[in-house]
Amino acid sequence: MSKPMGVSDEDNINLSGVQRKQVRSRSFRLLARLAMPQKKLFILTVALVLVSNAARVALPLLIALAIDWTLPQVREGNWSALGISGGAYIICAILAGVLLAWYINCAARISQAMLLDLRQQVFRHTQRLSLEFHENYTSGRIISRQTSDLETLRELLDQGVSELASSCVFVVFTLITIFALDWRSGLVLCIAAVPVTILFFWYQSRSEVLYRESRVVSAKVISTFVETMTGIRAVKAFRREVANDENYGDIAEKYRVNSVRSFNLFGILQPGLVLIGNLTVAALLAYGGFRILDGTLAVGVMVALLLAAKRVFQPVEQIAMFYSSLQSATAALEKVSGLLEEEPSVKEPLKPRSIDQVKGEIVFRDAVFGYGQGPIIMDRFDLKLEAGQTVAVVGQTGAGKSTLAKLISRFYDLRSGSLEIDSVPIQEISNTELREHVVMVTQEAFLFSGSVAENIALGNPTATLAEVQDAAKAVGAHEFILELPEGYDTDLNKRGGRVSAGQRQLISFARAFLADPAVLILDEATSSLDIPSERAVQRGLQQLLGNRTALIIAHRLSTVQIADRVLVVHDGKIIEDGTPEQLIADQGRFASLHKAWKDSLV
Ligand SMILES: Nc1ncnc2c1ncn2[C@@H]1O[C@H](COP(=O)(O)OP(=O)(O)OP(=O)(O)O)[C@@H](O)[C@H]1O
Repeated sequence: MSKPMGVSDEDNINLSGVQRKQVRSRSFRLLARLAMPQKKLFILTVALVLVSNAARVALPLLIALAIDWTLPQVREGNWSALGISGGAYIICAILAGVLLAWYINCAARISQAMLLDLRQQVFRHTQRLSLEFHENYTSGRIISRQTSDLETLRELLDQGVSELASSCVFVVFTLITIFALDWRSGLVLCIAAVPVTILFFWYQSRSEVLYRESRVVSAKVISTFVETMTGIRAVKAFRREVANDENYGDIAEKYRVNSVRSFNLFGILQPGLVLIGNLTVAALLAYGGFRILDGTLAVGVMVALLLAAKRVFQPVEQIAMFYSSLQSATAALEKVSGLLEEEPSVKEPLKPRSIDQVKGEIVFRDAVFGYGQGPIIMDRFDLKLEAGQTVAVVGQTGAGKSTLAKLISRFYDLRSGSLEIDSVPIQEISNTELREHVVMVTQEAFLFSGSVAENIALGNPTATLAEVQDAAKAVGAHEFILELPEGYDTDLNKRGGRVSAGQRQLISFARAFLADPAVLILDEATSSLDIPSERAVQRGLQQLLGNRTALIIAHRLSTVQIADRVLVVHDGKIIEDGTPEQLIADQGRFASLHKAWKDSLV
């Protein structure tokens, strides 16, 4: 089996034959997976479509019957004939209406259930994917998959599918009726199938690429918008408004051009079908007229034939409309199925190993790491962090400090070598257990919408309010929380807009304190704190660090003072390792950093 394509080559609109086959087959598999749970409802819907359309198709037949049989019978005084054909007509009309309503309801239930399933799958799956994927794919694209693509699919499933099924069945039944009434007229009608087929093929080949392009451009429109608004502070700070307007305008213009081209194509398909339909009816009329003059065709049959022929072309136009949304939805399904085909690069272990008595010893052996396919950041790296040790990591920007933290949190896996926590390889520990043992607090200190208490309780969802408050007290956050409008119940908006950056960090400290992990990582986590609050936090930190392994990545050397050991990282290697005092005495890189920091305080 060929390797899944996933989202690679997602922006390519001219797929090769093999790629096209692969993409189509994965879209179809996804659709089949979604439809499977709706099997029973699907069978019922098909039955309803068949019976309601049979009733609908019977109506012109009954008219033929009325003209050619009922009227002569009534003329001879046989009024029961009128009752029979009139009654049959009313029953068929009611049956067609009632079953149609039922069938629309069933079709809506199927499509809504499939969409709900797909929406949840996309959300769950995207959350499960590794950080590496998110860094490359960007949130704008994910939003586009979750909104615009699913919306396109919704349009198709909501109306398209039910109309298509009904239209196809109706066309088939009507054709059968026409053949039953007069097979010669049926053959005349079949000739029309040739130009109809050619027109559809022509439309299919042109629109496929256009609709694929439409998905790519629509994703760009959404992602450009999302990225601009997410970075709105930087946009304003650097006066990027005009440049962004132009960039967005260009992309939106591309989208407009693409949409116009799609409409133009459809604008040829639909009138083309109408034209073929009208010409066919005219041909039937001429042919039937001659046959009536010959006496080989009854007038009633001729009327029924014309009514039926006219009605064959109405659903064909609907099928054309469906076909257009099908093309668009197929392109959307290609993208969504690609996203769902992606596998997390950091995998859950098949047979997870548990750490019985977690101590928090961390050992890197011969570790080699680089991001994705990028250059090697850590080459044959060895490091042992004793359980309970507080280790500060310093080094110039880009040296690899955060990388170290992200590896211990298993946001990424090593290319080779090993990383163990308490002698258990990190990739053999389940994600849930790892999140309990290792907690990372970053500079970003992301707060979710919800109250302050809820945000702190994320560290331990079973904690009581008293425990939440104790955690806040320990890190020195209690006082400012009490000053908030509703104290611990204050609602924080998504980006923590109502609290300062430093306060946000203190809340995330409290969250980590409450989680009580064996290994704590603070990645630049004290950098937003002012000196007094930093002091308050130093005290809290010391209590927090107590008996756990801690890795502190800090630019502020004040944080380093509480460390048992300092690592100086340079180019992904440890170039100095010792207690702060030793390193100062050694007069190396740390000593000069320390001296510069001391001087800056004077
Ligand atoms: N997500 C990523 N994808 C690719 N390369 C990355 C990624 N993150 C970091 N790098 C690269 O890895 C190297 C180490 O980065 P890292 O973030 O670990 O440095 P750092 O020491 O924490 O720097 P800083 O003090 O500036 O935060 C850098 O060369 C950086 O460009």
